[in-house]
Amino acid sequence: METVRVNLGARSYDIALAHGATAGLGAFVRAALPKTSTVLVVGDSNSRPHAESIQAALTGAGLRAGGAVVPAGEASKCLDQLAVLYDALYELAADRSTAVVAVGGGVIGDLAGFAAATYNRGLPLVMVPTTLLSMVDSSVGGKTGINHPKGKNLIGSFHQPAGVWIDLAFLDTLPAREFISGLAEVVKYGVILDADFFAYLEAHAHAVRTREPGALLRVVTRSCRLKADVVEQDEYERTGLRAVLNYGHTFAHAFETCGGYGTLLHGEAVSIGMECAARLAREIGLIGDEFVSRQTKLLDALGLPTAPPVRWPIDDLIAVMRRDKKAVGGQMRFILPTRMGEVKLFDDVPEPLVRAVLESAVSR
Ligand SMILES: O=C(O)C(=O)C[C@@H](O)[C@H](O)[C@H](O)COP(=O)(O)O
Ligand SMILES: [Zn+2]
Repeated sequence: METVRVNLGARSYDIALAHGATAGLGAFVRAALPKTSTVLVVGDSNSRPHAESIQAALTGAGLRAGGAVVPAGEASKCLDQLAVLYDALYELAADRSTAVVAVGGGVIGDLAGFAAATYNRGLPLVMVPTTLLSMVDSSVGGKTGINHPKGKNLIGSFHQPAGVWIDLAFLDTLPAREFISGLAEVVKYGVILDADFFAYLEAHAHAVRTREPGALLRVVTRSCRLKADVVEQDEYERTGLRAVLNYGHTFAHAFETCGGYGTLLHGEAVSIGMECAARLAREIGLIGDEFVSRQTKLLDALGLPTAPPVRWPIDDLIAVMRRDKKAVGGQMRFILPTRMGEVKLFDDVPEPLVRAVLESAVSR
């Protein structure tokens, strides 16, 4: 078992990496939350079998464990499904020691995490990510929330988990599309923070894509460490450092929003968004052709998309991007690469350049 520690003072926690060891989860939860005797295990229609076995394991560890299931998919990050979780917590007679255990991908982590952040003004949260994307990104760092029909993640809070339990065995049965989607956030870490990691992914793209266990352990552990390092320095995205994790996301959120949260998986949108961001950086003169083609080649090799599947109107995409959480006074802000392993925040990108990049993306 490997452990990645997230050092946040009183809110510090462990990310435990196991393989096929659900039985250990009870002890992990008990150690992280000694005052907790009741938990609500939240899953979706995809993660339901995992959620049920985790509920049974926690019951076996002496905890009173209730369950709640929402429909799978990004559309569940909404007020209606949040209300379902509030009702389940009420039915369970949750008090402030009751923990929410989120078993699933990014949607479940964000939704159940936000329910935990807000019910009774805050309940402890344990993340049990079952998809690659949630293992390497969304279960770590405390961002929780739901979507507004006009903007992704517009309603949310920072609420750190008390622990993250990553069972890599869940990846064995993860559908290919979901698995590949998660690789986009992995590539992101290489581009924004770690040129050596990017080179490792280039050299081991086949092993990663075919889920070779050694490659997966390395990819998940390194991604968690890189993300934890950023979160430790800028937990609440105040200094601008944490914003680097948003590379590709200004574009991605516009694609997801204009697609009605049903066309693209988040990682697919991030992959297309990173392609757009790299092209934008090239337009501005921050990087050259070689950077763009290196990134495109890796995304291709991993099976990720680099062009939007739908010709969404550019005006609609721009309107969403202007309301991105990073925007100030309607002025779009972008995280752009300056060289491999390094990105910076830019708030003075001329709109015609953004339009040109979007135009070429939707025409591909
Ligand atoms: O943890 C972060 O910080 C990130 O930006 C990670 C992103 O990959 C993730 O998609 C996050 O939910 C985006 O956050 P948002 O604040 O841009 O909605
Ligand atoms: Zn993301």
